[in-house]
Amino acid sequence: MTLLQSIRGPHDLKKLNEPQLGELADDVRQFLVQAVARTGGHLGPNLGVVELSIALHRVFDSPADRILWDTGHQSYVHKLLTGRQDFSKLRGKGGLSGYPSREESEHDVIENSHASTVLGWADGLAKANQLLGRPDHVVAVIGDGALTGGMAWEALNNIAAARDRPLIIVVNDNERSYAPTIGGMANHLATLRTTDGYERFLSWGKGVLQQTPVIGQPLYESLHGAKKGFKDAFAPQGMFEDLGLKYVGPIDGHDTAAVESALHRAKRFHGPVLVHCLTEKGRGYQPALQDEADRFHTVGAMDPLTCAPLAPAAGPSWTSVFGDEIAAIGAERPDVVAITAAMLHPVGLTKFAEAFPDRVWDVGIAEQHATVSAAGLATGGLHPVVAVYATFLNRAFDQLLMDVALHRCAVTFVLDRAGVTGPDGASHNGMWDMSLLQVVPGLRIAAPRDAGQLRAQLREAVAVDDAPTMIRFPKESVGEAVPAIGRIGGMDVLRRAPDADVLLVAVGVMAPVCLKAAGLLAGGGIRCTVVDPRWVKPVDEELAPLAARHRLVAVVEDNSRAGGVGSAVGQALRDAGTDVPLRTFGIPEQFLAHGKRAEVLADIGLTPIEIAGRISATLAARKTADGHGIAVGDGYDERNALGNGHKESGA
Ligand SMILES: Cc1ncc(C[n+]2csc(CCOP(=O)(O)OP(=O)(O)O)c2C)c(N)n1
Ligand SMILES: CC(=O)[C@@H](O)[C@H](O)COP(=O)(O)O
Ligand SMILES: [Mg+2]
Repeated sequence: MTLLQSIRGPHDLKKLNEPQLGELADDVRQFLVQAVARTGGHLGPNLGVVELSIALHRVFDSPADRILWDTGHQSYVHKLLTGRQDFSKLRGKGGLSGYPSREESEHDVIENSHASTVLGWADGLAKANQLLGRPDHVVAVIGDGALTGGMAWEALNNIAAARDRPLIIVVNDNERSYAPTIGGMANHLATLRTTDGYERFLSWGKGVLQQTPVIGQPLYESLHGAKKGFKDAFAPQGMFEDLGLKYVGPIDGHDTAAVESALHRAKRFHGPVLVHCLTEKGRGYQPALQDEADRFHTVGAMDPLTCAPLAPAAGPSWTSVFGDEIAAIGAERPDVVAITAAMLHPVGLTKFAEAFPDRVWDVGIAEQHATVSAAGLATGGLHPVVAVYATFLNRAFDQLLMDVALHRCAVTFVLDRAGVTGPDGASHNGMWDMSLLQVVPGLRIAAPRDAGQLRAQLREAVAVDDAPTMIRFPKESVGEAVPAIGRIGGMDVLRRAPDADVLLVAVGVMAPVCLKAAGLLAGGGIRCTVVDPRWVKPVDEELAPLAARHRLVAVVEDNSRAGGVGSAVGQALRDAGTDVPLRTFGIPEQFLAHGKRAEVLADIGLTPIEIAGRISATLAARKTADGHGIAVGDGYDERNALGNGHKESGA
């Protein structure tokens, strides 16, 4: 049994001596590399917080003392130390979440994996402790990247004002988000880090002098006094102290004893205090492949020695198709510029940035600023492309509505990871964009069904110069091309049938699913027309008249059912006085548990057999109701399709 395996909870940590702490850190690193290489996950961030996590749980008494993690992707070590060491199904269905989870442990608080929220949580918890007279500590761990997010500064503004309210902020400064962290904040942290160089020199000098007989110690003591004066006089006091926070640091975040000492100092301080820890993302992992691009921020399942993927990708990703096309557009359109929120490579802007370095900006983890600055860029005569993950655009809704759309700015939003993403759990699914953004006047939304459509719709979007546009696509490999056999209005016809009963509206990547469902229904005598609307907002004017020629309309989307495309289609049918019944298929109004995308889609009924089953059941029910519905043909087993006792649901 390793020392790590003997740790059942934080209480076991407090008994360890210094050599054992070093052994434990080694055990943890070996465990992380092996376990995360098997499942995929956030290897780099967690290798960077091994000593920090150990020190936190030795100095504080979780769960009474709250230890909070910003974004939470770096909480694997915290999990290992709080009784969760089975990583065999990490981020997989039924396994540990890749983020804190209240269901898993009383030591976990924030499940939201959206960055820059931890200081807000800490401010609230500290106020509650103070008002309710609880002596417990609140400790918020925030990365240097997350510190570039606006919400962190809203919280700091409040925290710094309450000089009498204890709250400990630990800045986990590894100088990186994915890539090196940008901006004035990062530069300021670097200034504080150079103080570290000065400190190291002095501690070297201390060692030398203290070993010098007779004159060494007295000389050291007089210099030490001078040092304090020198540091106060010349070393940067730092913005944090100017704000009103006590600043402790910079501390070597891989020296457990040093971190513990700093945390004990912070614990004794009766007010807000910031401990600045210097760490290294990916520390201790030196595989054959030095992937400097993001220091193993997120890795897929891989060989830990060579970093070779265990399961090669099924084909090019949607991201890579976007990346190639936007670079091509950039060569043709000098007015096209790009913005990323600290995720240049993950959102596919690498090629564009290499070709046009002056036309791309990384604004930090600041989607709201990305959106407003895009309004400025557009007003200044450029056409900005804001590339973010769908779920992260949620926080920039007001900026999109009131800064971009109100001024009819020609901004194109490209939302990667739209729909069910899967392993990253509830807060990473891009399932709300087509609901939230339905209400934005003038915004046009496209959902491509394959690579060819992504390329075409991206070009159509950047050609719009008097309104914002948005394109969204999922996290998976781009499937086969889905050819159109005709066009009605702006909609591509993918399947047609004489005297069809059902109009299946396939939104984006749901097209192949809908074509398969139509095939199943045909086997049961139910004839379907399948269309891909391409641009889902505004609803195509030809959709209502087309619907009127069918007995049932079904809309299928990889987005929340609530307020999604299905709802917009319903509104359009009502406005046109078309009373054809409508069934909408989408993601139910739930926070989805983590698991593979395909598993989650199956669980929520977004599969051909489930969709066909519900359509046939709806028609059968109408047959009962009005006598001329369609019985389910024997080419199709409804009982099996509806699964074991699935009650009618809107999925
Ligand atoms: C609002 C938001 N935007 C983007 C992301 C994607 N993301 C996850 S971790 C990360 C980098 C975080 O950097 P930092 O806070 O320094 O933590 P580190 O990974 O360095 O430990 C980003 C951009 C996110 N989680 N939330
Ligand atoms: C924690 C976070 O928000 C990102 O690192 C995210 O986990 C990346 O997900 P992808 O693997 O889909 O790029
Ligand atoms: Mg960082």
